[in-house]
Amino acid sequence: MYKLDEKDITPVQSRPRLALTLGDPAGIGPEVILKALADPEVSKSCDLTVVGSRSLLVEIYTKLKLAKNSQPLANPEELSIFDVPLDKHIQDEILIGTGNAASGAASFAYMETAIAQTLADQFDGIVTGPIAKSAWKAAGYNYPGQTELLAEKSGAKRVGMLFVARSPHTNWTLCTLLACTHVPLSQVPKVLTPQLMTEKLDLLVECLEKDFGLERARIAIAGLNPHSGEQGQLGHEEQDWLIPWISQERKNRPNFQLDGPVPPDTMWVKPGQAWYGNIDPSAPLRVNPSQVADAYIALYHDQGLIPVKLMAFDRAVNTSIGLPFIRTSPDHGTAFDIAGKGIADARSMKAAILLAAELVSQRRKVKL
Ligand SMILES: NC(=O)C1=CN([C@@H]2O[C@H](COP(=O)(O)OP(=O)(O)OC[C@H]3O[C@@H](n4cnc5c(N)ncnc54)[C@H](O)[C@@H]3O)[C@@H](O)[C@H]2O)C=CC1
Ligand SMILES: NCC(=O)COP(=O)(O)O
Repeated sequence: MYKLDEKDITPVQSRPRLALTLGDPAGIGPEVILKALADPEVSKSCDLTVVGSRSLLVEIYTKLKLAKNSQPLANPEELSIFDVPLDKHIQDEILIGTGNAASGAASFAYMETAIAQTLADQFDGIVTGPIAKSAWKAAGYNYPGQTELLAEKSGAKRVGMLFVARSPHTNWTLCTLLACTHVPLSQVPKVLTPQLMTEKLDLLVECLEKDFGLERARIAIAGLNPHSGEQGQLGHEEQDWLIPWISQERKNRPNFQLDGPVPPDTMWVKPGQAWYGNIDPSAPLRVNPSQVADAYIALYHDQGLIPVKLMAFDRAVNTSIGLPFIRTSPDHGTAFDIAGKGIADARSMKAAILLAAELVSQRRKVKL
């Protein structure tokens, strides 16, 4: 059994207080939570309260314990749980592996409870288990994602989706902001405007300063079209507004080096090298820190998340910026295809909890 050294334990009064929502109970959220909470590194970093239905969590725990090659799981009896009981007819309709109106109603109730408790200062931040947007819709809640619900309930006018991942190979941190998020591809060129970009850049700059202590930073901004439009031959958005917008922002923000529009197909080559470190043992490549940016802005969901998930699916953290409190989430979804099998990887959930605890501590320092 792992024994904590006294010096490892953060003094109780200064520990970040985090709410941890179960997510969709039909997905892998409860499993990755039970696995992450079995890790002493997690339990010593913060005070965690699971927000969800106790009886469901106990039921899932009991099933997972019986799974072949079961990994260590936290015992719900030993966890702090803010119980959100469900009506019997809803609980009876929850089927592991199938998102539906009942599982959507449950995950929505967990989020509403965690947000209300956080706004009432019971928690410093929320780590959310994955939900299925389609299950929320089936339950009658038409939100593109949890981010929008968090923004609405907390009164945040602006919100951004930032993915943060620390390389296990080099310790380099990849920060990727999505300029637009759950937007159908055909709508992306219409949604992207200089106003939206300025809003997202403002959020990113505030976050780099406040949460990452970077008063000067280098930010790379992707183009939209192949080769960033090839001077208008392969698309016009860069010439029409993106290049003029970047030039103006360079003048507005002298402390920030803004690169771009970077052709999207090569934007992720240097970050990939910085992530993996020496990729060619015969000619050891050291990525010069001056060649990588502190943050990358992808113009739309998959432009940013394909490279992030290729490099860091097991550890990237979805971080909402612009809220009055910290919110993180693993980068993956509900994974209904593997729910209940005991094989879900909990590392992204663990990273989400550790990052939330780190960001709460960082914000406390900034406030002093
Ligand atoms: N933060 C959130 O709440 C997120 C929610 N979603 C939602 O999740 C649902 C399913 O989305 P998909 O696109 O299928 O993405 P997904 O991330 O749930 O699954 C994609 C693939 O990765 C695997 N996978 C995912 N997480 C894993 C883990 N921890 N360990 C091992 N394998 C894992 C799955 O088995 C599947 O093969 C959708 O309804 C979507 O809206 C998706 C991403 C984030
Ligand atoms: N692809 C990211 C994602 O779906 C997360 O959305 P949200 O629920 O955090 O808004």
